Amino acid sequence: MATTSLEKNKIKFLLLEGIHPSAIELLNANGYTNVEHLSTALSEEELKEKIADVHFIGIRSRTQLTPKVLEAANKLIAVGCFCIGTNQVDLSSAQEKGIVVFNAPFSNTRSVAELVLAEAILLLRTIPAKNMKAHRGGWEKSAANAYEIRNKKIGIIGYGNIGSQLSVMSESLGMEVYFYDVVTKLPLGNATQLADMKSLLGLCDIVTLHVPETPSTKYMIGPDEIAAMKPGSVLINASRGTVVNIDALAEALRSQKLLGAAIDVFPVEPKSNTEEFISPLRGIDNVLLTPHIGGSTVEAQENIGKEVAEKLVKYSDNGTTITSVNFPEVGLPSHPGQHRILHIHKNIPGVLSEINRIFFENNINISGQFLDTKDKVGYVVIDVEAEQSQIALEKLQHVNGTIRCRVLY
Ligand SMILES: NC(=O)c1ccc[n+]([C@@H]2O[C@H](COP(=O)([O-])OP(=O)(O)OC[C@H]3O[C@@H](n4cnc5c(N)ncnc54)[C@H](O)[C@@H]3O)[C@@H](O)[C@H]2O)c1
Ligand SMILES: O=C(O)[C@H](O)COP(=O)(O)O
Repeated sequence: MATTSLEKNKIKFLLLEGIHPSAIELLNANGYTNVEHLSTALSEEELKEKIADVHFIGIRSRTQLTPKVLEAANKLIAVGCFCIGTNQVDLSSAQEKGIVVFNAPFSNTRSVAELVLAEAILLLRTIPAKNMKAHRGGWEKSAANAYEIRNKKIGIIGYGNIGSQLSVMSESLGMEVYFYDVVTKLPLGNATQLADMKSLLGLCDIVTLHVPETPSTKYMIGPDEIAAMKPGSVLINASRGTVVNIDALAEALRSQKLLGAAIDVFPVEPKSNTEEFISPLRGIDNVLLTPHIGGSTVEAQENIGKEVAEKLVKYSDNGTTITSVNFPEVGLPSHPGQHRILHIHKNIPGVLSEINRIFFENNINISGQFLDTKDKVGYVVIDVEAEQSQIALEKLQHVNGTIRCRVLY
């Protein structure tokens, strides 16, 4: 597919799931005024129809960009995940179609860490059950099963941007921090990395999960892992719903093997705020249930809106792919007075030499060239004099392995 970039007001953005207005403000301020903004996610069928004439899409964690949806996305140039997780996008299909995917890896991490700390305090005081009892007219004034978090052991599974931040905050409240991660990480403060998850489960009073959704994390906390947890400890999950076997957790809460749990994410979540939330955990007093709001604070959402919109603008204006999660990362200077050709191709030998042969044979001078590859895709950016870009575009789309070729001016 070979195209020349459109007028900015013809480039269509579709923003779903109530993305913060800060994104629209930033897009408009940069000349992108063709922005449709919906407050909900869309079903696969609705999305297939709607995405057909969209150039950029913005989503959060509920929208599933499946291979079928991406198949219908013939004009789609890039996806902005206005959140951290990107498991809702088929990244490999997107890469094969030359669609760049961005996310916001930092903006809501503090919000999640704060929520988890608050939950740890509430759970060790058995507040969820006392609160439920009071709502029913009960009164449980008792110190039984109520503990300070000071000097308690917190076990963090997944020591990335959220886990490591939580580590520092927990230590400042006087807790001992242990963590388990598949990668060897620099322990912050006095934290200790443990070599296996089972040792952490048997040692810690609070276990909290901060891993991405991947095949290796699917149901990583099941009946055996819950059995290995310290009796009377608590479990917090604000990562992804597929990480914990919910039936096993419900059983451990009912039997009081665990003192409590706080769960923000579920294997199946309602698609909108009007759909019923169904879960085996409903009605169990010692569990705090929250509707996937770990990152839902005013501060985080406003920052995410700006951060991801800025990445989409930079890619559209300039071809910059820095921090993309599925594409070669190329940071590019601006190209005043020049046309910029973006050539996305299969990562096979010989493409660059064929491109350069075309420039040589057609006497087209290259004033700047950048190349990088990732997995199955290669990305070459070439700056040329304005009057030579059309002939170059015409020739480059026939290079063996070409996925997409566009010119920015
Ligand atoms: N509840 C919410 O609203 C909310 C908000 C933000 C993020 N999240 C979820 O939290 C996850 C973590 O966020 P982050 O910013 O800390 O991500 P991150 O990528 O910075 O850290 C993830 C860590 O998990 C580790 N890891 C991966 N697989 C593992 C495994 N099998 N066992 C142990 N460790 C493993 C990685 O090595 C990494 O250190 C996100 O992927 C997202 O799904 C949820
Ligand atoms: O991945 C994330 O950042 C969180 O799960 C938050 O997702 P949300 O934007 O749908 O709340």
